[in-house]
Amino acid sequence: MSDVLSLSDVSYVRDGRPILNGIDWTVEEDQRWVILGPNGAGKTTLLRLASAGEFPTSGTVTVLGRTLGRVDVFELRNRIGMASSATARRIPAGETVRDVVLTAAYSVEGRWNEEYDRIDLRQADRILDEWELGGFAEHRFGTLSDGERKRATIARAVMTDPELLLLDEPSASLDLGARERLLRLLSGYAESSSSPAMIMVTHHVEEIPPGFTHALLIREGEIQAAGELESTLTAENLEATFGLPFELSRSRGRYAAVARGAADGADSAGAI
Ligand SMILES: Nc1ncnc2c1ncn2[C@@H]1O[C@H](COP(=O)(O)OP(=O)(O)OP(=O)(O)O)[C@@H](O)[C@H]1O
Repeated sequence: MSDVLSLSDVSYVRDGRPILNGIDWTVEEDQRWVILGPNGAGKTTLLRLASAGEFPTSGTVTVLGRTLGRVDVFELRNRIGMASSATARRIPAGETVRDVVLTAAYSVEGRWNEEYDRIDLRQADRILDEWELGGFAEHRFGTLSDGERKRATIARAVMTDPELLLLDEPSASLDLGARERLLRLLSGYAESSSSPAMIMVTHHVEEIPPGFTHALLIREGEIQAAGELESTLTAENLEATFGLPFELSRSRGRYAAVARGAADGADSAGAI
């Protein structure tokens, strides 16, 4: 398997403050990574480096075989799908959901006078169905619920068949039903062998979709643990990352974490 992303001794400093420090990390094409860490740990910054949206202060970042600083990042960005609240904010509220997805093929955020190929129209409708948005194709983006908006933003990110898909907190702010629906879709996507490498930032172990294979735990800009999900996502590593002891459990491929001593019956938890 070839590397989709490789960071070697990467540091990122802003206003004299180290935000990432000494990061070594490799993502291969069949891997689906989740990034966990406290607020301000550097998760989004890591994703921005992976999206070729930022350059490291020192060290080497290689994305899809291209080393940042030595390539045309605009060409590179076309090969990467990114869905985040920042990408959602750039979408005009009056855009139809079909156009939100379709315009990704032309790397624009609002439809103007472009003529779209029939093949792109078919692809957009197929992706809308895949992300359970078929009935919303003519709806305006600004009228969607949070859950529908998240799915539309991800549908847009996968429209161009990216070689790397980056998701920044896709289930943040969703109600329980919308979250579970999105996790089911993300899980199906992660489990498909035709899907690209994925990296997803989340705040909650409960939001890791089955099918994700690896985890990176980060604290104050430094990696606490990284590797295969099962061996990396442990109560010990969560404590080292969040500074609090946890009971961690796993059932039917889903994780749950509770601060130790915080729940009744805590002594029955902890089994993985
Ligand atoms: N361009 C910048 N200039 C100055 N500080 C920055 C910049 N980008 C990020 N930071 C700071 O770097 C730290 C890490 O930010 P980042 O958004 O990567 O964290 P995060 O782990 O994604 O946090 P959260 O979970 O709260 O979203 C924060 O303290 C943030 O204020």
